[in-house]
Amino acid sequence: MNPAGPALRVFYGGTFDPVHCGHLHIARNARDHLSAAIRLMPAADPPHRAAPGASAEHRARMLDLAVAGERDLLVDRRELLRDTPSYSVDTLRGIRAEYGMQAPVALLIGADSLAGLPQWKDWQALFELAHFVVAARPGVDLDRHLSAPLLTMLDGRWTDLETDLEAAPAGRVLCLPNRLHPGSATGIRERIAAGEPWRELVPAPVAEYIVQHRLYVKRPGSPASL
Ligand SMILES: Nc1ncnc2c1ncn2[C@@H]1O[C@H](COP(=O)(O)OP(=O)(O)OP(=O)(O)O)[C@@H](O)[C@H]1O
Ligand SMILES: O=C(O)c1ccc[n+]([C@@H]2O[C@H](COP(=O)([O-])O)[C@@H](O)[C@H]2O)c1
Repeated sequence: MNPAGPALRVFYGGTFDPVHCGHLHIARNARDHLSAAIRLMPAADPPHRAAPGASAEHRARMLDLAVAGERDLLVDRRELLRDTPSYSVDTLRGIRAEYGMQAPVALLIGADSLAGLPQWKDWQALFELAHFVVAARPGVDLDRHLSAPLLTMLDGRWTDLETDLEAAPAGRVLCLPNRLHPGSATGIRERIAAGEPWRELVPAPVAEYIVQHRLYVKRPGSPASL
């Protein structure tokens, strides 16, 4: 962190349905690598995918439990507090209205999200609004999975230096040097529904919450998976 420069604000958006150990692994890695607080930001109404298995309030409360006691990991409910879809470009415009156009802002995303960026609303505009910090994810090879328009957009933006993210408000892309983590919310929902072991894949208080509220159980009468 550059003590003289403006602090980098890092937002980590996701459906978090549910938050899992892979999310925490990446958030901690980004916090330590960037020396910045990480704001985990649950999507209220993800416009780009099927309806989540748990309500926005359940997903946000699981995030509260996951980050309790974690240094510099915060939950940011801004996408729950508006009644429009959780498009990232709209969220970032709100963040800019709050912090101004000169504040360094970054979005933390997984490599699969980076590969899908050209499907996001107004995706080119995102590079004027934020930096991207990209976490490696099993099964996604950035050398093979990025489309031509995305590669063109990324040209000249890559950096290995976290200080570059503080030196400009937006537009740079940094790959986190994170160990791969197999965590997957889809995998966890499928295991719960199938009655397979899943508890060790989420933080312990989140597992308790899922059991208490009987989340992701296909047949409410079935106790086997919990
Ligand atoms: N194990 C992981 N490694 C790297 N990035 C991850 C990992 N799990 C999630 N992410 C990233 O975190 C962000 C939020 O992920 P999300 O809440 O969709 O979880 P998910 O496990 O990908 O869920 P689902 O399986 O429901 O799509 C996304 O940018 C995603 O790429
Ligand atoms: O703005 C969009 O069009 C858009 C499309 C796909 C994903 N996103 C955001 O990317 C983040 C990760 O999404 P997901 O589906 O992997 O949980 C989350 O904050 C989403 O709101 C945003």
